[in-house]
Amino acid sequence: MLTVESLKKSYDDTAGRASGRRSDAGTRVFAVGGVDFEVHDGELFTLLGPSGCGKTTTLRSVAGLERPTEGRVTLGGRVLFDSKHGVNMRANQRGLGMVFQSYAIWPHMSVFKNVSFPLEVMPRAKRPGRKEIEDRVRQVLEVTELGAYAARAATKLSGGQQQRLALARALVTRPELMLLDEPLSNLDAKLRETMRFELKRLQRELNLTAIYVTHDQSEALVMSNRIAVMNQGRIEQIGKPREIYTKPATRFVAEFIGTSNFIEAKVVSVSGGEVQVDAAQGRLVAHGVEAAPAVGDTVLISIRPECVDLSRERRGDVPNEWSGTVLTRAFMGDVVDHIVGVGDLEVRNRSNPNLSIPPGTEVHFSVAPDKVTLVPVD
Ligand SMILES: Nc1ncnc2c1ncn2[C@@H]1O[C@H](COP(=O)(O)OP(=O)(O)OP(=O)(O)O)[C@@H](O)[C@H]1O
Repeated sequence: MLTVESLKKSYDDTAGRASGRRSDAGTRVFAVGGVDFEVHDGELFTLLGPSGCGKTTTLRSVAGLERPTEGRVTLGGRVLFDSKHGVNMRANQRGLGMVFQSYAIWPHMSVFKNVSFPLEVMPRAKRPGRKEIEDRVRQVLEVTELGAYAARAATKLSGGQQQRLALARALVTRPELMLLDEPLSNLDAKLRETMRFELKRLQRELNLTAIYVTHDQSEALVMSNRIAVMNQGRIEQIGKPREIYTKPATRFVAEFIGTSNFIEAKVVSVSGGEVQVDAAQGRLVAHGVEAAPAVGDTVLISIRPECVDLSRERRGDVPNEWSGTVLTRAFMGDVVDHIVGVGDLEVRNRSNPNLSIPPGTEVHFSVAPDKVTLVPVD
């Protein structure tokens, strides 16, 4: 539905805001260095990455609030921007709904008026009649569960309700695409978690197509149909949350999403999807490897802590079984982490709190071969 091709945005660095990503000219930096992605109908697509990686610039370029240096953006067959042909459609003609970090509801208006206003100020030719405006506002207030507050002053809503109001105001114009830039970041931690599910429910119920920007990996994993992980103005990987988590394509992705154990190793055999590697601490076998390396290659092994199966006894009949000593143990309520020393390597395990092994104990752990991920060395 939305396609973004070779999108680039560079800035003059005279203000000294950006760092590191110099273009050939030397004085300009790329906030976005060439990104490509598609957002499908009814999908919540997330741009995820650390501060300064170019998420907001990408979103603002789609919105028409920023003029990209290069690239092409189309929505449902309409060209919104095309640097080659000099097309740059005005933001208010793109048919988009936007909700930003500071959700800036209009404080001097009632809840109802906040939502009806965008319709009332539409050009006469497009503006719905009074009755239709009323119906549409009521409908959106119902969906966002604000129906009971229609007459209330907008400022007399809680943070979560104000956030829903900002969403209702964007929804009422029935945008083809919603752009959401960290819309939950002003809420406290507990409310943010509740709102994740509410937003997701709304998106699904209304079959909304949305681009969601966040630096919060758990928010992205919970809410998204697909995630694009961005780093330094580029997309490192696009995939479903589970794929991104279980099959990170780069070290950056593996480090940014959750925690991982990284072990450097050399490939000793490759047979179909089965790869055997030797690390300084021992041999590992990986199954289901898609991009098979060559024998002799150096690779980085990534193993998630919850895939490290820790035990006091040596089992002997399981693959990838190593031995070590518990160095530290950290209780976190719902899980316990153990750090196990194997030579000078520290391996993190995450277990059910029923398993709690004191530091100093000799232990054994194994990793199922399909949980051993090969990451190309950067
Ligand atoms: N107007 C500008 N002039 C110069 N540099 C800019 C400008 N706007 C953004 N940048 C730089 O471009 C890079 C990308 O910024 P952007 O706001 O897109 O990042 P972000 O991933 O959304 O970060 P955050 O999560 O902190 O909002 C940053 O290095 C930023 O400093």
